[in-house]
Amino acid sequence: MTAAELFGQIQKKKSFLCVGLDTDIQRIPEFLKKEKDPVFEFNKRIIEATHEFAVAYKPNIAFYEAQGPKGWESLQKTLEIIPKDCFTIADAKRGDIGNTSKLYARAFFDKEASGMSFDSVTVAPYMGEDSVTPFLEFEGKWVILLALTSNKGSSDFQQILVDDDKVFQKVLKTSKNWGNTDNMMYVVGATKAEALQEIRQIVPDHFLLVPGVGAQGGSLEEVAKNGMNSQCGLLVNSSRGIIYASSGEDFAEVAALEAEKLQKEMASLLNNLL
Ligand SMILES: O=c1ccn([C@@H]2O[C@H](COP(=O)(O)O)[C@@H](O)[C@H]2O)c(=O)[nH]1
Repeated sequence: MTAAELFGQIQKKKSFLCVGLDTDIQRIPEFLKKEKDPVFEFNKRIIEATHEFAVAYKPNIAFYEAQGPKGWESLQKTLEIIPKDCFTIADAKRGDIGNTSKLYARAFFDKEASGMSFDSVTVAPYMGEDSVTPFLEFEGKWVILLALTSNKGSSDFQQILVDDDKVFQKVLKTSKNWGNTDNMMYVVGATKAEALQEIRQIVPDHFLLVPGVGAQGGSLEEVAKNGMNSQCGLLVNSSRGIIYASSGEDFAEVAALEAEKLQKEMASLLNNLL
C-alpha cells in the first residue's frame, strides 16, 4: 500500500485508527478458552467488530512469540483475515547486522518463505543504516523506525543531546534519506505529543505511527494538533483501550464502541482535510 492509498483509506473511513492486537492469552475472556485457538478466535471477533472504524491493525509480535509455535500459527491465521483494505503492521522492533535483518525481513514480508506478508514491520534504528536497508529492499513494504517512543525510558538515550540535536532528531535526520515517504514511517509516542511540531520540521511528509492513546493516557487531540499534515500523516494506535475494554462475553461489541468513539473524534479532527 502506498502513502497515497493509505490516505485514500483514511479519507474513505474518516479514520486514522490502528487497532493493536496485543492479544494476551491470560486476558482472553474465559468462554473463549474452550476454542481450539482462543487467540485467533479473539482476534477474529475484534477484527470483525472494529474494521469499519480502523485503517490499520498492529499485532504486537511478543504476544504471539510468547506462545511458541501455536502463537505463530495464531498470528499467521490472524493476518489472513485482516481485510485487504487495512494496513498491517508487525510490531516486532527488529534490526540486526545486514544478513540477519534480511532474514527478519523475509520472516515478515515473504509469504512463500514464512507464510506471512505484512505491509510493514517496526525496526529499531540503533544498529544503523545497514541494519535497516534490507527491509527496504522488499518492494511495496514499509519500515516503521522507532524515533521517540512513548515510554518513560525514552529519555535514557533518545532524548540525550549530541551536538545540538537530541538522539531521536539525529535518527530522523539521518534515516529519512535511507528510504522515502512510500516506504518509511516513524514511531512517535502519543505521550510525547509536544515533540511532534519539531518532528514535523524534520519529516514533514512521512507517516507517523503514534501509539500511546488509551491505556498510556496520550491525547489524540494534541497528537492531531501537532502532528497532522495535509495527507493526515498519522496512524494512531490503541491496543488495550479497545481490545480489553470489556472482559466479558460482550468484549467485541464493547471494543467496537471504543473504536467508534476514537473514529468519531478522528473524523472531526480530519474535517479540515477531507
Ligand atoms: O513507543 C512505543 C512503541 C510501541 N508501542 C506499542 O504500541 C502498543 C501500545 O499498546 P496500548 O495498550 O495501547 O498502550 C503496544 O503494542 C506497545 O508495545 C508503544 O506503546 N510505544
